[in-house]
Amino acid sequence: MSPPAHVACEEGDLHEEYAAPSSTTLPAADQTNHMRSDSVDGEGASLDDVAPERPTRKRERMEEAVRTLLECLGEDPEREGLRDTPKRMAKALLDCTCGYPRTAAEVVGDAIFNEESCGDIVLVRDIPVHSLCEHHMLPFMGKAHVAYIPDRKVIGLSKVGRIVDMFSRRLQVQERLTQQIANALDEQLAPKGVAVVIECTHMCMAMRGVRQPGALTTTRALLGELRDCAQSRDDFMRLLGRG
Ligand SMILES: Nc1nc2c(ncn2[C@@H]2O[C@H](COP(=O)(O)OP(=O)(O)OP(=O)(O)O)[C@@H](O)[C@H]2O)c(=O)[nH]1
Repeated sequence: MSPPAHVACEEGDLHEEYAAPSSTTLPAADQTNHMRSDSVDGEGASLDDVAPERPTRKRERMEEAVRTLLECLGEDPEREGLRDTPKRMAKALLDCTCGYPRTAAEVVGDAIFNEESCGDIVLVRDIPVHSLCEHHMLPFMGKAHVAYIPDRKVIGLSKVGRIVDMFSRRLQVQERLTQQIANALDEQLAPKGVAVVIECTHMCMAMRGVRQPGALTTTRALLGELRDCAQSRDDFMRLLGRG
């Protein structure tokens, strides 16, 4: 396997381990932030395929931080079961946050299609969501339901799931995640309306703190006709089975 191409980035780049698999150069704004990770493009490449062997300074710092955490927990980071844990955890964290360097435009690509007869509401429901809450860096997970009213253009259905995935793979709060997905769809497609509903359970509420494992949080973001027109909103909620 040939080594992945690296794209110029700042020294402080959290995702420098996971460079683009081709020599594609990111937009300048993205270069200053994070590296592109192939793990979100869903084309079958795993992180093992794209992660270079040579550990970088940033990766070493992450691993050192995990070693410190283990020591503070009273563990021995050198015992057999934990020896590779700092490496695994750094890799897992980078994987779970690999949505930073992508943009919605990049994710959608050319998959916007002119379509005169496209009905009223398009709903992609039960899209899996796995994210990390930015307060505790613990997972929250559940489902996203994304709907829009087309205006002579439709989007490739998988791209809806990819937009959800891209924003989920960042440190998030559920409300912002919901709004970001709605805004991205609105910007990419310019539909008549957008509605996003996300239902998640938060491990920070289930495993620790208040310890209420059954609690489910629902958030909603509405734009355009799906916000302003009661009939469209009711239609959407009925389609979702909540009307
Ligand atoms: N609004 C919102 N809150 C979240 C989300 N994820 C986690 N939180 C909350 O963030 C809050 C952080 O509150 P703090 O009091 O600063 O932290 P804490 O002491 O760990 O709070 P407890 O969880 O109540 O023990 C908690 O109430 C979490 O439930 C989210 O996606 N949206």
